[in-house]
Amino acid sequence: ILANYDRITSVLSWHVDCTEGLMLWRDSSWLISDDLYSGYTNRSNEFAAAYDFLSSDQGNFNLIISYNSTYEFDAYDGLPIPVFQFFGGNKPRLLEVPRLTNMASNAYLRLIGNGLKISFDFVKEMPRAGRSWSTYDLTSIIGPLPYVLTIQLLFPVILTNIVYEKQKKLRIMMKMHGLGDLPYWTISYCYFILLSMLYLLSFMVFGTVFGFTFFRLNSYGVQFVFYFAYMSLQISFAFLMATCFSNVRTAAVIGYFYVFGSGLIADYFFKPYIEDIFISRSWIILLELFPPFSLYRIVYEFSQSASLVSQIDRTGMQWSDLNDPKNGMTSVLTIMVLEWILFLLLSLYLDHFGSFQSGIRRAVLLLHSRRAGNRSQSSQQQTTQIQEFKASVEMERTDVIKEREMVGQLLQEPNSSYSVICDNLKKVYPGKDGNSKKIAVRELSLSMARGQCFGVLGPNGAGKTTLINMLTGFTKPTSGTAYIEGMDIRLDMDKIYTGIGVCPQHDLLWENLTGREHLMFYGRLKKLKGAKLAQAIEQSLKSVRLFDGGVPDKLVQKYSGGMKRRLSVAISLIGDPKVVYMDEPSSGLDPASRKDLWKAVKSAKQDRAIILTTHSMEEAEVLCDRIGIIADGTLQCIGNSRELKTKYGGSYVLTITTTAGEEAEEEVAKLVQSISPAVSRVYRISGTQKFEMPKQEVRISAVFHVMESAKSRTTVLAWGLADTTLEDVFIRVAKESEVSSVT
Ligand SMILES: Nc1ncnc2c1ncn2[C@@H]1O[C@H](COP(=O)(O)OP(=O)(O)OP(=O)(O)O)[C@@H](O)[C@H]1O
Repeated sequence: ILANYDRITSVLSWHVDCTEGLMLWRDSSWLISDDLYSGYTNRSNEFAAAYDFLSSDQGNFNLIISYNSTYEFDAYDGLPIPVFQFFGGNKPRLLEVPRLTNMASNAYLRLIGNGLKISFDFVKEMPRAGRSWSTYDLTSIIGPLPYVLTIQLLFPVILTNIVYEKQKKLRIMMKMHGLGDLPYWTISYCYFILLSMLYLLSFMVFGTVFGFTFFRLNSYGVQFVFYFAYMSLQISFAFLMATCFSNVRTAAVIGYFYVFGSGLIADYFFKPYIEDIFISRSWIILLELFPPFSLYRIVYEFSQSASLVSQIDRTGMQWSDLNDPKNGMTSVLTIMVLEWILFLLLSLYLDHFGSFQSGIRRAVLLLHSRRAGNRSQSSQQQTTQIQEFKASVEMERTDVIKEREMVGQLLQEPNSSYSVICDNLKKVYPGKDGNSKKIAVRELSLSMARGQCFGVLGPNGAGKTTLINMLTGFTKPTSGTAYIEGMDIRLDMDKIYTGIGVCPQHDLLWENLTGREHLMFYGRLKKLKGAKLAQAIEQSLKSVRLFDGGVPDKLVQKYSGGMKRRLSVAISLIGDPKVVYMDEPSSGLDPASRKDLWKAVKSAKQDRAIILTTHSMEEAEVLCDRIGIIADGTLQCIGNSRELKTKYGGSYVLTITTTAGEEAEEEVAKLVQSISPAVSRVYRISGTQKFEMPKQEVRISAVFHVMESAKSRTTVLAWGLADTTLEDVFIRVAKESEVSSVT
């Protein structure tokens, strides 16, 4: 049996014919007392008697007392508080007497019962005399669990950090500004390993200063290597786990549950396995594949080594001890290193092809080869599709059909002055909670040229944000695709991200960074450095009116909603991106800030394409060179604002105010009908009437002539003639699309 113990080299055997025995190590020699307490039957007394005996003696001594009722093994260091306390393991098979069903589990004590006789086998080397309080081995009293829990506490911190960036879409925001997967994970890894090392060093320094033998007696080099390996494994495991969560709270709960749960399981389940000399080592190695068990094993071995220093004359865990196969340290280290690499690779793989932007790539990788080889065939198919589409949507307006043809032509003969080409983009959201599926964007074909600002208008729920989300990789198209600067959004999103800027509908900012830090971070991602970076930051801050009053250096959590919005716009423009998406950039801005923002956007569009969604017709008129109105996911009309007004606002609006009264109002209505027979009255409210007159029937000069002469004859108090506004066009197009979708 002794041969199976890890650390026993030689033993001193002592046999007593009693139920208790006492053995002292004093003045470099053994003092053995056989049958000292054979007369005792009350077991509480035996402890007191032993202490009385020792107290009456002079000088330093160590006492080992054992008794066969509970098979505890306690070591006292001249004081009434146990320095070590070990409880027997349960190995009935090997015991000769059934009553003695336990055996002391510590390596340097063996108890074998034989009736009332007990055999004690002790190691030759016994505790050194007289140690001070400062070197008390706390680990032997409290066990490895607190250390294991403390080290593991960083796990939920790492996990929630990663999930936070995912949940808040900061990750994709960074990606959109050109931060690739590998640099992202490398930076995150370096940050967390640095954090872990600082944490660990503080832990070790604290333990050393307070005299814990656990830290002091084992080689610092060995401890550092093992902890470093575990911390690395912990980070890669957290990366892997992060791929399963998209909510910080869930991740935090599971993370803490994992730390405490796994620690307790290790203490109650795994520890007996390590201590049981009859369990196959392969089982233990298998269990150590679970990272918390690896950590538990390390801490356990360190604590055992430290305890042995106190008990026998030797050093704690040293480099040379790693060669000893019995302590299992080499196998734990190997497991940790292999798992670290495996988890890192797995998390990179899952992040790339799993939950994040995934589906696009998976589906597309399959399509890629087919598509790449058949580009010309695809163009032919495109032409056929256009024709089929034309036939099926005869109701589609001519400007939209023309745009579709334009897209077909651009796909066949690429033209570098077009930055964005949407080719039959479609998005269907699956039905949830009993709701039917939602077609948010229907086969949209659009082209957007460089140097222009393209406005996407539409009522709420029209599909504008979905369109932008598809173009920026936030969501994958159900079918169709888009080409940004000639690159396919299904295949080359990573490359596309290096040349675009995005101002999302909801601000994606770190609350605990300043505005300047945000711009610095995104500017660096866009490869700006030194003076150029500082200049770009200053310019962007000035352009969105965030430069003065120390605003750039305030934390974003102290910014107002409008300030956050302006910072988002500044971020989207930094680093000279070739395509910029702005989803309702001016929402929540006061008029002065909005004007400044418009100025910034106007000057920014010189050498790039800006795609902007807005609900403000004024903004669209001021900023957009071309406007597309989307309703119910379909492009309803497209052109510049003048073209749209001419085409879709085919009437003048005449407003006339008379004295209130049926007679006067009717007289005026007849007068207007004489100018335009097809006139329609929009409303009549206490003397004020509004009429819409088809443009083709009306000459403006005739209206002036008739109204001025009427003013001198009749009761007309005031009148006004207005051309259609973009808002009128918008309302009309939206209404028509509602009617057609109902019918
Ligand atoms: N994740 C989703 N799951 C299911 N339906 C969605 C989802 N996102 C959007 N939709 C639906 O798709 C349609 C288009 O939504 P989208 O947000 O693109 O409209 P929008 O034009 O940007 O609206 P708004 O002007 O209000 O921002 C809406 O009917 C919306 O309810």
